[in-house]
Amino acid sequence: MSDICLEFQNLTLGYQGHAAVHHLTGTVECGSLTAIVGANGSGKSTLMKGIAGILKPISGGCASKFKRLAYLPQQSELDRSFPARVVDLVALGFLQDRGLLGRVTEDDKAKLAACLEAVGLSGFEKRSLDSLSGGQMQRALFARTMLQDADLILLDEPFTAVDERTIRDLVLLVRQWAAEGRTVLCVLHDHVLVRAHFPQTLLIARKLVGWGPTPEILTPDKLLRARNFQEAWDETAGWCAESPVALHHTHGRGGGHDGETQRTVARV
Ligand SMILES: Nc1ncnc2c1ncn2[C@@H]1O[C@H](COP(=O)(O)OP(=O)(O)OP(=O)(O)O)[C@@H](O)[C@H]1O
Repeated sequence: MSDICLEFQNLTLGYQGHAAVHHLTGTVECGSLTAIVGANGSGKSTLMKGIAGILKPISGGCASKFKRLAYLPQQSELDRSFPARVVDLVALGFLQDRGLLGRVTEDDKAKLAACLEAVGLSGFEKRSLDSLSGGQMQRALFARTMLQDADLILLDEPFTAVDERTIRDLVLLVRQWAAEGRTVLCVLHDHVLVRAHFPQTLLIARKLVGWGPTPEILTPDKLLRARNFQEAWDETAGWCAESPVALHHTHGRGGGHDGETQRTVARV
């Protein structure tokens, strides 16, 4: 697994015994930039939670090789009524290094200020979270992600309800992260954005429909297959047996991650 950051091994994920992602097998290369695409309810967020270790597999597994993980969930899963300031939210990026009671050093403060500046939020440090617009909140979350200095970054619909200029700024950051050798997986609905900026695409409709270079995946026939599969899906179906045909996919591009230790995502 030299250049492989993530390996799905017949991975099935779900809730209360009902599978939401079925028998996913394949690998993600270190330093690759992958869009996760599919209709509503197709299992994209479930897959992200499985990779992040929030959701344990029903069967199969997800092996991984990374030092630090950053996971940005959907905005709808965040509670903005909590009385916190922008600086408090972004400083959570230090949690992995400092712990809950760790002291923030002068160097940390400079890093935090640099991240806020990079997302265009200098001067917003003391603003309360509930006073931010959707786009400003997303910029603050990107600043936190940047501060985490992760080599595996999971973004779940990061551009929802964000204006075009903010999308442009944040996409540049995402591309910069990949150019730095970080592995990025990003859930997206906007196919134009995917085609323009994401070299790899994983198309899902509860099970894998296609995975590989974006121009080969976002084709009319595959998108139709994804839609048909989704529409035919039985929401109440339980766990299903493994398909007799074993799939294996390898995707992405290599990047330098020498000396990393291998571990399972569930332990992150
Ligand atoms: N906590 C949960 N408990 C039970 N079922 C869930 C839970 N979260 C998601 N599901 C179900 O799992 C399936 C996949 O949901 P998931 O959120 O992964 O889809 P998605 O592709 O991210 O959708 P969207 O594009 O709408 O965000 C859906 O049928 C959903 O209802």
